[in-house]
Order: sequence, then C-alpha cells, then structure tokens
Amino acid sequence: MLFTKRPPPTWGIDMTQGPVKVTVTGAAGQIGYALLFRIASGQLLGPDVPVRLSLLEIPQAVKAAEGTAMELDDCAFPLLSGIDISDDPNAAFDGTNVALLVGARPRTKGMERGDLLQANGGIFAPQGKAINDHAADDVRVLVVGNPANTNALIAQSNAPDVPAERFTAMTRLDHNRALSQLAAKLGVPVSAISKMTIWGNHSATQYPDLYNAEVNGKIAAEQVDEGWLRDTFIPTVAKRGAAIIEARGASSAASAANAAIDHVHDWVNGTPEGDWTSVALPSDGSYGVPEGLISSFPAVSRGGRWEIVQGLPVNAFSRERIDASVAELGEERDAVRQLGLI
Ligand SMILES: NC(=O)c1ccc[n+]([C@@H]2O[C@H](COP(=O)([O-])OP(=O)(O)OC[C@H]3O[C@@H](n4cnc5c(N)ncnc54)[C@H](O)[C@@H]3O)[C@@H](O)[C@H]2O)c1
Ligand SMILES: O=C(O)C[C@H](O)C(=O)O
Repeated sequence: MLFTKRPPPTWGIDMTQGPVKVTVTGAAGQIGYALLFRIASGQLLGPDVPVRLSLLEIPQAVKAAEGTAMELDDCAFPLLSGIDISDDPNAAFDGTNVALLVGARPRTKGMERGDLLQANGGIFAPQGKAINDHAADDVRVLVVGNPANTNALIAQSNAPDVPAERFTAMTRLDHNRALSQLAAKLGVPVSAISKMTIWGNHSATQYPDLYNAEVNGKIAAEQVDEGWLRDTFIPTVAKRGAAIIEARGASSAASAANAAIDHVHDWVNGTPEGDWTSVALPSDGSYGVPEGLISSFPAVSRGGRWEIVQGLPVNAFSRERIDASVAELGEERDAVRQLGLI
C-alpha cells in the first residue's frame, strides 16, 4: 500500500461526537478475527483516531465474539474506547460511522446460485434497513461477504435514505493480488506499480486491466507478453480466491482483512496523488456500466468521497472483458429483483 502525500485523516467523519463507531458483522468469523485487532490498533482510520467497536453476530456465535472481545481487551489498545456485542442489527448499527459487512451465508453443497442470493438477501436486506434507520449520517459501508457486489446492492436498495455512493463492495483484495502477481513477474517491488484497475464483479469474471496500469511510469501491458497477460495473469488473479481455498482448506482471511483495511483507510484518508485504486461502487453510467449496478472501477478518494477515474482508454479486448463481468452483475441484479430483495 502506498502511503505518500496523505491529506489530513478521516475526511467527512465527524469526530467531535467522540470515537468513530465501527460495526463489524460476522465478527466471530475468520476475517473478523484478522480484522478487529487491526481496527483497534488504529490501522483502519489512522493512528490518532479513537474507535468504538460494535460486533454483530448470529446468536449461536455471540459467545465466540465475546471471546474475541476479551482478547481485544487484553491487548490494551489505547485507541479502543469500548466494544459492544449484539445479535440485533438495529442495535449494532446504531450511530455507526463505518460498517464492515463481512458475515454472509457461504455456498454449501447442493446450493444453487438463486438459493445463495436468497439466503444472503435474508441477511443484507435487514442490515441495509438497520443502517438506514440507525446509522450515523456520515455512515460508510463496505461489503466483504460474498457475493459482495450484489449483497452491497441489496443493502443499498434497502437503505433509501442513505446516499447510494456510501455503499461499496470489496475488490481491493483482487487489486492487491494483481499488484503482487505483476510485481513478481517483472521482478519489481509492488511500489513500482500504479494505476491498476479491477473492473466488474468480485468473481471469476472480474477483469484486471494491465492496459492502463503502469510499471515505473510505463504501460504494464507493454512490459509483459500478451500470452502471459491473457492466459496466466488474468485467470491467476480472477481465480486466486479458489486457489487459496484449495491450498488452505478455508477462504482467504488475513489478506481479505488487509484489503478491507486498505479500502476504508483510503476512503477516509484519501488515495495518493497520481494513483488510483479499485472499488466496487454504484455506477453512474461511466464506461457503459448500467447506472446503479455496484461494479468495480478505477477510483480515487477525495474529501471522503470515491470518484470514478474518467477518460481511460478501453481497447476492444478490455471492452469485451468488462462487458462480460458487468453482464454477470446484471444477471445477479435481475435474480435478486425477482426474489423481491431490491
Ligand atoms: N470480497 C472479498 O474479496 C472476499 C474475500 C474473502 C472472503 N470473502 C467473503 O467474506 C465472507 C466471510 O468470510 P469468513 O472467512 O470470515 O467466513 P466465516 O464463515 O469464518 O465467518 C462468517 C461469520 O459470519 C457470521 N454470520 C452469518 N450470518 C450473519 C448475520 N446475519 N449477521 C452477522 N453475522 C453473521 C457467522 O456466524 C460467522 O461467524 C464470506 O462470504 C467470504 O466468501 C470475501
Ligand atoms: O470466499 C471465496 O469464495 C473467495 C473469496 O471471495 C476470495 O476472493 O478470496
């Protein structure tokens, strides 16, 4: 992560009202365990920003969340002003400034895509409503739980009083994976790479774009052979989640938590000058992505708001890849619409 030329921290978050309240759902899960300690130590918002943690879990996992809270206490983090634990979304999101929606229903054997979307609708629709009714006016939401883009769409659609732009889904892990794969290929540090973009869905259809990325200021696609770009780089990045599951026997956790930290840190503190990152956010129609779909774009954060980077060249190969991933998002949206979730 690049930490150059940072503007003053926590744009747009009102800290006059006391500590920033951060709600983490699925707090007793594996990402939750990798995330909470980093938030409490100041890595999410900044080293001078006090936080109050709110942990949301299902009733069966509240005890485990209490155990994690005991460990958080035992770290004696100076910035941690308190921890609340609940199985009630209305209580957990009360006054929340930052909501990290991690808890989700994983796909289990025999489950069809529609079943998964319906099960997650049962989680993200009420959570969206609870955010709408109880969160702070400046709330910012990051959805990590899969299918992340469409879960974010469900939550956002159920929060009509919250500006849509405050709902985002995480493609920062894909972005970081793309940086790392390219750096290894070229034998350069990740800090030599800028302007990486993940387009579309956080799924195997995502498109990591090397035609706009730069390595030491020069276009990345011109520094690798086309066969590697198309047949190795893209599938390696897009299927990395499955490869981690295959190797670990569990999905990525520490790297997912790290990406969530990067995403929110950049949102509230700004992205570095001369670079951008990847964020799934409600489309304004840019790059031909239908308005309202929560799709990944190149984005900078200024003044606490994500702005889609405009005017990038999109060649025929990129167009086809972006369109395919966006089409998948459209299908997911249609499915949850049919289920009455949005
Ligand atoms: N966007 C990404 O890049 C990315 C990367 C990795 C994982 N993920 C996804 O993140 C999610 C969490 O992963 P994990 O490894 O921590 O899973 P996990 O199974 O270890 O933990 C999930 C937790 O969520 C809780 N939960 C379930 N329903 C809930 C609800 N309604 N309210 C509150 N909590 C609830 C469960 O009790 C569990 O403790 C999964 O959907 C996973 O696929 C996304
Ligand atoms: O949980 C998964 O299916 C994979 C996860 O989204 C990841 O990208 O690591």
